[in-house]
Amino acid sequence: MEDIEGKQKKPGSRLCSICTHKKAALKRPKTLEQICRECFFEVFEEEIHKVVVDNQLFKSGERIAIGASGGKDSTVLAYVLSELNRRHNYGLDLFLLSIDEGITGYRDDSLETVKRNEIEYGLPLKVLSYKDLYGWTMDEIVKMIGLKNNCTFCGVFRRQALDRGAALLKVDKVATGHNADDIAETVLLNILRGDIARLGRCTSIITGEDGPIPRCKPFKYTYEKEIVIYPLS
Ligand SMILES: Nc1ncnc2c1ncn2[C@@H]1O[C@H](COP(=O)(O)OP(=O)(O)OP(=O)(O)O)[C@@H](O)[C@H]1O
Repeated sequence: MEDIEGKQKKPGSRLCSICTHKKAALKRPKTLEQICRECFFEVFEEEIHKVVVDNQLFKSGERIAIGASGGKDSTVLAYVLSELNRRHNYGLDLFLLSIDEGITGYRDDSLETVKRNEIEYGLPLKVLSYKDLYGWTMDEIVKMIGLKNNCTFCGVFRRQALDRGAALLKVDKVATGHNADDIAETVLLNILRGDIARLGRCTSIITGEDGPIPRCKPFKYTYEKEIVIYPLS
């Protein structure tokens, strides 16, 4: 940390700029404010609550599947949404929905994380595999077609698998862990590709309202760095 004259200050020697009585423990990536752990938790969670409310992401009584990959974004999303659902009485039935692409050494590890989340957060889990849905694992597909374009196949299959899983769970919406950095990346990609149609759509917080199941991104305004810090704080 640096003071106004640029001199190095010991971390924690400043007071939190929000509560003004605890020592600051971190510099918030989104606002550069120096704040304590407790205030970071609170502003992180309550900003997501504001996004949910302002954008009317959910309605009371809805069944919501959280696309759970076992990665940091969807793991934090599952925790925060279940907390906010309780704290603010959203009245939602939350589920974890995981797609097992059949990628040895990658998805099998992260599925273990999702199974732990099922127990820790008390959210029912549904796992659907490419093998069951399509008769092929991603490893088998790569053996057939090679590595070229395999991400395109996988992306299309996963999108459809999430829709199939959502239909099986009879949910009203799927929430994914896409964050502000992911969205910025997609904007740049669509500019470079000159894909004007996607460029217009890719920043929407709710998509697919005309398709089988709408999707929403409660982390649309959440910085990736803060999602990383949150479980460590
Ligand atoms: N196999 C999967 N099963 C269920 N949902 C998934 C799966 N893969 C991705 N998703 C959903 O799509 C979002 C974006 O996925 P992406 O592959 O870009 O990973 P990411 O940005 O690293 O997110 P995460 O840290 O949650 O893996 C995830 O946060 C999750 O909600």
